[in-house]
Amino acid sequence: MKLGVIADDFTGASDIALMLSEGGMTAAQYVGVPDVPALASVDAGIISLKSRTIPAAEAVAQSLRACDWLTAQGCKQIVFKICSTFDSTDEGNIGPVAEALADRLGETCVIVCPAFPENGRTVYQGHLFVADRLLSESGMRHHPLTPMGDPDIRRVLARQTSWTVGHVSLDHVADGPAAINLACPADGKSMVIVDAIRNDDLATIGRAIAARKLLVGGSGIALGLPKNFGHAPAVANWTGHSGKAVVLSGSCSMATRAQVARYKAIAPSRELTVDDIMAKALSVQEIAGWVLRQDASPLLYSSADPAVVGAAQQKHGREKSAAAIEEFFSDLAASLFNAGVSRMVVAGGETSGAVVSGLGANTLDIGPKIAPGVPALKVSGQPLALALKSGNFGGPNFFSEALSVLETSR
Ligand SMILES: Nc1ncnc2c1ncn2[C@@H]1O[C@H](COP(=O)(O)OP(=O)(O)OP(=O)(O)O)[C@@H](O)[C@H]1O
Ligand SMILES: O=C(O)[C@@H](O)C(=O)CO
Repeated sequence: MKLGVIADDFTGASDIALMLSEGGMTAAQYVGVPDVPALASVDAGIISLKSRTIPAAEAVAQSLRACDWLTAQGCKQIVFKICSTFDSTDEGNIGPVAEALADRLGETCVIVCPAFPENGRTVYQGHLFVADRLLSESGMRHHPLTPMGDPDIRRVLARQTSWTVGHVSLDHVADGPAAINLACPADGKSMVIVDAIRNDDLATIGRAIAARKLLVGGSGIALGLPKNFGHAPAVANWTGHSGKAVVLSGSCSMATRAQVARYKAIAPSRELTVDDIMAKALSVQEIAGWVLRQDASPLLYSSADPAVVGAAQQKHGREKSAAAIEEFFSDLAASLFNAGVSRMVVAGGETSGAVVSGLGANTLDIGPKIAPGVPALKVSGQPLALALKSGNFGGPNFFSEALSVLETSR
């Protein structure tokens, strides 16, 4: 294994796995830290954690364990994959995890870049944009777990770390790799936010970071890495699964809510509310039975607008609401898989983590792109194809498109 990735959520892991796989690396996505060595054929190992919103000390401990396993497999470089919208709180977990990984790897300067221009995430003057809006004016300001109210990610990161936070502006990126590395001071410990608005900027950053032991970013930071390791772009082989399928949506992002609205118009659907789950008015057996009786591929969703989410959180608490929904999706996924469902499309990173854990999957093989940042996946050794969609990714018809890619072969 040449390159190791520690992803703080499951959709983020498949996002960067797609980037590396399209760059020609044989990539494997692991569910948690494996307890056996990797196959010799794997060039890039991506460990999916569910560490974005857990207490910082736990996120650090899990990330260090992942780092140790990856370095034991031979990795020369580690990427800490965070969200392209820098999802975090003042307590972490980006700063604390990056510090701990850097100390473990003996790195004193960490390049940080969440940009992913193909999905509209750009960094300019240290500020993060989602399409043409500042981060704080995008749907991310209403995120159920990590509402992002400050678009200046230098400031956001500085609140999470005791290390110096530096910045490389776009004009210095245009000056080339040497100019980027000049931002790393000779003494002390620093994290450096690098601007990027186009894939060309990410390619320049890729050349600049070839010798760095730790990188922090969205999947865009990996754009230039396969080339650094001698790989050339490639297309994955893929044999899909036909048979029963389901869509599970726990993301409350604007993009997902639009996808839910579009898919509800053409397929059977049921809403899972926090109140009903808490009151045990919904049972996994009943919902699973209903899914199996449908001819078309049904949708189960808790996705709701900020007012509904806010009301549930006020009544039951933020963590308890999320945990109740995630546990329900996890048990439901296990029940549906045991009943023979062979394609699942899941929306939301935390939701995907819950589903994949419920399925008891260990390794996911990376297939073709469904949408930017979302590959088709297969659970290794099991008759199950998956799409794990980041909340904000995909066009309005994503659910239908994903079901169709998961079914086809090429
Ligand atoms: N109706 C609801 N009320 C309260 N919380 C909800 C509701 N529906 C979902 N949630 C919780 O909100 C969180 C949504 O996070 P999730 O990571 O799944 O989506 P996302 O943040 O949009 O996706 P990503 O992390 O990929 O960008 C989950 O923890 C989920 O359980
Ligand atoms: O970077 C992104 O936006 C995604 O891969 C993600 O991490 C969403 O959870």
